[in-house]
Amino acid sequence: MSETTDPRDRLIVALDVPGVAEAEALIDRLGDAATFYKIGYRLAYAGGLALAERLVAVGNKVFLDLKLHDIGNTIEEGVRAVSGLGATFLTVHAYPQTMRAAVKGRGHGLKILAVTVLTSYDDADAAEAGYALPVADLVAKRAAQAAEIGIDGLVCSAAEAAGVRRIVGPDRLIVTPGIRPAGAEAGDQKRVMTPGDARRAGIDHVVVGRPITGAADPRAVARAIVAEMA
Ligand SMILES: O=C(O)c1cc(=O)[nH]c(=O)n1[C@@H]1O[C@H](COP(=O)(O)O)[C@@H](O)[C@H]1O
Repeated sequence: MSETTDPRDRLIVALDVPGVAEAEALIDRLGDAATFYKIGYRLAYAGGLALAERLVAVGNKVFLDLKLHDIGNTIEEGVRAVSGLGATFLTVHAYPQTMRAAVKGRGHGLKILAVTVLTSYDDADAAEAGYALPVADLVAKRAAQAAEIGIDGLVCSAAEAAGVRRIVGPDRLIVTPGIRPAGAEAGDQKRVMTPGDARRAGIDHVVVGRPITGAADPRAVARAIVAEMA
């Protein structure tokens, strides 16, 4: 596991809000409780890429969660274009062609994270999508392929983190959504874990959206999550 220097960096706040004004209001309310923000395609399509550049300019870290998946040439050139924005992380889906192309296009310190199996999937969902393997086995297979290809980190649920760590070794990042403080609503997430259990399982970063975006006091929730992972 690679250690981040600031414990707040372990928490990545998902800015899953409709637009830049709402994102900026949330960032203001979080204050110094958060340092690392995830911009998904909902916000990216609504001015979020310019927001990403502004956040980076004032010293924050940004995870661009664009979940790219396409033919190799389109991925390589797309990742090359994203590399100029100053983000720390970019997601692609963990398909071998896609991952190889993303590694070719990566530049300017951008790290590529491969999304193994979405945390809203359980074994029945994977079967419905045509996969013969249970989720844990599919995550393990994709983690091994990602490491072989030279991907910087994996997105998986914290439930698979210890197994993924054994496969990918200490130097690749493990980033886990599907995080719920004790008592929080799971919503559509099916593979969930608390921040403390995730940390003990060896993750580098957790991604948290609704437990923070929907909180009466987002700053207090963010601080509690960071403290739980200390
Ligand atoms: O790539 C991601 O960030 C991601 C992968 C995954 O497997 N599951 C997952 O929930 N995410 C993202 O992580 C965030 C989780 O949000 P909450 O469920 O509201 O905490 C959302 O922005 C999702 O798009």
